[in-house]
Amino acid sequence: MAILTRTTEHSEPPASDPKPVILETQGLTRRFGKVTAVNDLSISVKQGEVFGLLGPNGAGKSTVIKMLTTLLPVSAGKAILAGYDVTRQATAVRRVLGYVPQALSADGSLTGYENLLIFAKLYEIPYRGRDRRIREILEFMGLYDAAHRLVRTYSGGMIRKLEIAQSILHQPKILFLDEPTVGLDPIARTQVWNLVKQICVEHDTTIFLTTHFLEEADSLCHRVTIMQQGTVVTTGTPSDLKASLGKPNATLDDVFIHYTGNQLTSGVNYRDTARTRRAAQRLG
Ligand SMILES: Nc1ncnc2c1ncn2[C@@H]1O[C@H](COP(=O)(O)OP(=O)(O)OP(=O)(O)O)[C@@H](O)[C@H]1O
Repeated sequence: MAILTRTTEHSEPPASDPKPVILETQGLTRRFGKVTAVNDLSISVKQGEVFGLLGPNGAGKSTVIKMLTTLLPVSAGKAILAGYDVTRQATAVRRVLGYVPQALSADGSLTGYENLLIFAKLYEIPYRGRDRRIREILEFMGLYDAAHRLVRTYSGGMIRKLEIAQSILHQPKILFLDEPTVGLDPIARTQVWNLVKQICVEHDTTIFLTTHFLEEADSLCHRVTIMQQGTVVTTGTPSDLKASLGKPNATLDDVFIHYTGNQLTSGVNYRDTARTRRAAQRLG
């Protein structure tokens, strides 16, 4: 049974949207010795919003996600997620979030079903409903027919879908995706983005993502924040940011270059390829 069935075009939420704030940070800071990876980050994200964190390599995006998912202690400031303090109520915070890290989080020596079963147990999904929930998710992700194949035989896109499936088994309020489409071919990338849209629209799940694909950030995100060397340089809806440049047909790439002086590659580069191959090796 499919739990999510529509592919929905994304539109910006109406100005009068009364949705509550689900994530708020104030002065969030993380230092590694003398390096300030994230400096005084204050952001607010609403329920059901797709929020994109953009920035060149080393800007601090992954460090932000690691702090918000309780994997890394904060050096200063605070973050409240679904009403829980990330530092003082870490266990409660972990229950309401899903996280797909950059690194591989599926086990290649197990089947898709077995990987999901492990996560179902981790999330304490009651034994009675477990099988049904796993089947629902497999169907939604388009992985039903591959459920009993070893994950090492999956394509990169299938693995990424499985990892997203793992992270939403427990129906989190907010889903963190750290470069979810890196290393995927254009078809797999589009499939992943469509799934992300569906998760957001059908379940009102907040999506907090990082990406280097600005075209996708433009079509997916209600709002984006651009960081540079740990500091926020601008925040807004993609359309407002593009309009603020005051030049016709401006793209989010233009916005990015304007604020950071950096050009991002929109194709699969050497770094992505190396990362994908490392992942493939580990799976094999
Ligand atoms: N564990 C660590 N120890 C020391 N320095 C770190 C650590 N993790 C991150 N940093 C530093 O913090 C800064 C931000 O890194 P981070 O990985 O958050 O950037 P990013 O924007 O996610 O980059 P990328 O796009 O390459 O993934 C970098 O200067 C990085 O070298």
